[in-house]
Amino acid sequence: MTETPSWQEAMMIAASLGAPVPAHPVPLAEAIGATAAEELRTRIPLPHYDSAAMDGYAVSGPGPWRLDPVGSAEPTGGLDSEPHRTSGTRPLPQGCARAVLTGGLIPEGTSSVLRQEFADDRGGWLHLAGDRTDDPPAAARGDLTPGRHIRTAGCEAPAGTVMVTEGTVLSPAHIAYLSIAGFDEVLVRSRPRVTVLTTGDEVISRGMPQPGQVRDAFTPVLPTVLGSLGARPVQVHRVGDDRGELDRALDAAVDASDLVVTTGGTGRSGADLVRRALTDRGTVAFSEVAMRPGHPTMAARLPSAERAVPVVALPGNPLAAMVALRVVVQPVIEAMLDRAPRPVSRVPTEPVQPSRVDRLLPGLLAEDGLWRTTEATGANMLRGLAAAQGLLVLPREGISDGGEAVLLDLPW
Ligand SMILES: Nc1nc2c(c(=O)[nH]1)N[C@H]1C(S)=C(S)[C@@H](COP(=O)(O)OP(=O)(O)OC[C@H]3O[C@@H](n4cnc5c(N)ncnc54)[C@H](O)[C@@H]3O)O[C@H]1N2
Ligand code: MOO
Repeated sequence: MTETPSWQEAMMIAASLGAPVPAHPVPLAEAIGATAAEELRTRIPLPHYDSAAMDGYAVSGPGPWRLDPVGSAEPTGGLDSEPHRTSGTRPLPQGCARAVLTGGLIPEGTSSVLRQEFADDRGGWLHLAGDRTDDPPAAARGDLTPGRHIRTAGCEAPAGTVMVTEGTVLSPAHIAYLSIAGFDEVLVRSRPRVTVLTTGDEVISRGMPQPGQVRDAFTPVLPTVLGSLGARPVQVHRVGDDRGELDRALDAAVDASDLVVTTGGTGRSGADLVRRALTDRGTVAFSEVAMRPGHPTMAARLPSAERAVPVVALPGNPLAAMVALRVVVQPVIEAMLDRAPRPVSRVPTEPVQPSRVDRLLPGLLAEDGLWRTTEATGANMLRGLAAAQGLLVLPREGISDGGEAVLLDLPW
């Protein structure tokens, strides 16, 4: 077991507990938000053929041009059902023009594409608009610059360009990009299965709490938050404050999951069963973290039939649990998905006095451009977190005037 790690060390130890989960192929539309388990490169140049960037005419030479009927730009006439393709099926002779649509094939021999609005069709001969007055607009003349309005094959990316690296979280933009490049499926990491066990006989799930009771802050949110981190919550169980019941719940959870997250029972009183159970039955990676709130957070591995499953024990105090979720649970899931850890940013803040331990508190960007902690940031409180835009790290050595603080993004 490590001596009390700092929050940064706890992040690294947590990441070392999560081995990558298996990968499987999924159709593109199902891959948004998933993690790529392979590097993908363009198999074709993008775009994959020379095409027109405007509706108009492929022209060859300075004009006027004899109109060539191949690849009519008016498919509604019923003459040509594939105008994008047929515009390029045979070469364009010198001195000729042929109708092309945006995205249509450029025929061999084309010098540029003349936009429809700058073209004047006079009975089989095409002229630059304005030719009659011998004064075509400069923009129309510009369309005759060689290569104008032609998207050359590969101008976006040559074949073999890296599109997605292993570990990329696939955004809608990645999926659209892969679709354009002809992919139908992508290999992604399976979502790690997570079981949540909440403890605390005083915790109730409905109605107005009486003194000595508390409404459950975790069950309504942890499945969604864990889901947005990339995991698949399989079960959320309430466990009574009874060691036998807790041991049975832990056994079932490690058998059914890749990760187990518990809440509460991490203190050092006789009632704090989770700490005792993990200490007795598991291999503890750390039993506390040098931060406030979230100090009593534990990470361990518990043996199942074939493997050792990581277990993270979050404190019962709601803000402490949310901070520990960001610092400890998120890196385990990222490691299981083989994702790079989320980068942390540095933000300007007010001076901060030194303190006994690093504090990770709900923070907000104020109108003066400085980040400040919110009101109501006690370990048991949620008011500050509900108003927060991130977790501000106030280091124990303090922050001097004009200094910066590390900001961790919230996992939602
Ligand atoms: N003698 C000591 N007491 C405490 C210590 C300590 O070191 N020695 N540490 C304090 C710190 S720091 C924290 S954090 C908490 C850790 O608490 P536990 O993980 O043991 O959690 P519980 O005792 O079960 O609950 C603490 C608090 O949180 C409420 N709670 C629990 N579950 C929920 C839930 N699902 N939704 C909302 N609130 C919940 C519970 O009712 C308690 O009020 O211990 C300090 N004490
Ligand atoms: O460490 Mo406790 O988590 O401050 O409230």
